[in-house]
Amino acid sequence: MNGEWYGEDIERVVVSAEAIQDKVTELAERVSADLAGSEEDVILVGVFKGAVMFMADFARSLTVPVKMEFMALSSYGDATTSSGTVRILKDIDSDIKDKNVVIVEDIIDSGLTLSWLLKYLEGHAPKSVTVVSMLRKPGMQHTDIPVDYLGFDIPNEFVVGYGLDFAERYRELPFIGVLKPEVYQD
Ligand SMILES: O=P(O)(O)OC[C@H]1O[C@H](OP(=O)(O)OP(=O)(O)O)[C@H](O)[C@@H]1O
Ligand code: HPA
Ligand SMILES: [Mg+2]
Repeated sequence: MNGEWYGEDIERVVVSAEAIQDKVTELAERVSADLAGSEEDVILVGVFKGAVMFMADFARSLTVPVKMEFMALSSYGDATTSSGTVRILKDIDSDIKDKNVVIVEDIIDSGLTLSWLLKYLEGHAPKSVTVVSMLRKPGMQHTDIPVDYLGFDIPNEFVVGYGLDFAERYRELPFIGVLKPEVYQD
């Protein structure tokens, strides 16, 4: 397993690097098929920082032309539970009016970030908005959130890796794993 340098901090691997890459290919094939022949521009909106790895891998696996936008949103900070407030650290740069928008997320946990983002982007009058997320946890508080393309449903535990952080660490791990509680509990 790549990532032994964090062996002390990781309790177990939840999704292996290989399973992630297989899922990226599968999701990209499905999205490409659904978007093929689209007359309007397709805009991927990557939700950073967490979606950095997924966005890069997913975009390279697509077989349809896209444009890319990046938003940076933050609600967790250095904590393992949501602050309940979504902050925009970086907004999209171009007009998405009448465009087909595909939100690329790493995880839907409480659902707050995605429900906020859907409302925010809808305010820019896109032609369509679909959502692709690598992970989803159970018990989403915002249950009416549509997830068009989902990688994995995972247990309700704090995970890191493949873009996901705890206090900005562990994003570079190629797999998704559960952090030992003693790492984040004092
Ligand atoms: O469904 P929710 O409970 O809203 O959680 C999901 C969001 O939380 C994380 O972002 P975070 O605020 O940690 O910012 P980051 O991506 O910069 O790590 C994650 O990357 C998602 O964007
Ligand atoms: O389980 C998680 N890990 C890291 N970041 C997160 N943001 C929401 N849920 C998580
Ligand atoms: Mg985070």
